[in-house]
Amino acid sequence: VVGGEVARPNSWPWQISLQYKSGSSFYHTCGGTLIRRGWVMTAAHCVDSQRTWRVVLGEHNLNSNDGTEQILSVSQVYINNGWNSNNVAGGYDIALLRLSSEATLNSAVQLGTLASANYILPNNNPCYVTGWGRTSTGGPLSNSLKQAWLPSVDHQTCSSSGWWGSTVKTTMVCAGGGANSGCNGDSGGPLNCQVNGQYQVHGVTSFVSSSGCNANRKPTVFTRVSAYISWINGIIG
Ligand SMILES: CC(C)C[C@H](NC(=O)[C@H](CCCC[NH3+])NC(=O)C(F)(F)F)C(=O)Nc1ccc(C(C)C)cc1
Repeated sequence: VVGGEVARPNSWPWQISLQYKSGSSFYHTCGGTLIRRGWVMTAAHCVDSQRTWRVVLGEHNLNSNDGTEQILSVSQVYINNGWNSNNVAGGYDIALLRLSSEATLNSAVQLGTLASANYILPNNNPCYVTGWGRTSTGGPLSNSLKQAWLPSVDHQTCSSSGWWGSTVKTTMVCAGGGANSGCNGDSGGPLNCQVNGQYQVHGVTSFVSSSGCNANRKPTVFTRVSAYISWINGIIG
């Protein structure tokens, strides 16, 4: 997350850290959203390589024991069939992770509320991007979970010339486009938008401009969750 601030610990209790094993250690690579006690939603591009994954729930500072962490392994990865790792602009950047055991829900670990099927955010809806991703283009990951104010940008604006043009599809959500943005390492995490007074998950962080995370008029692009509700329900039952 570029810009914004460190979140109050566990104020986004559905945010998870997706980590891969290398040697005898695990490393943060992406964010995700706890959507059922045994299921996490993330980006397909986070899990389209063969690795040993684990999910950390109730996380705040990646490098210290917050006392609220629950560490669960991943038993199955379901990548949307439309995903093409050579074409992030094609969309379908969404995956589900079956956890090996069920999370315990408490004040630090809660389920995210998904957007309603086919719901389209109006322009400039209040939203926050959250994650442990780079805090500047090419910079380091954040040790602590960050949040940044990132109002939605409607498709008409986001797909116009000077913005993303035809790179952005209607199965995506744009947000930001100014000083604040998501960045590498925030992939897979939630775009948290306030609808009817409730924070709901409307996006899965997918991509930013290769010329810089917070490039002007290149909003952070998210997979539009409301376009995949039936796919999600078909898998998690
Ligand atoms: C160094 C980083 C910033 C490069 C940047 N990376 C990204 O945007 C990666 C997703 C890459 C998927 C491809 N395997 N996502 C992120 O960093 C995220 F913002 F989600 F955290 C990128 O490739 N962006 C990109 C590349 C190509 C396009 C074309 C489709 C125009 C659009 C964006």
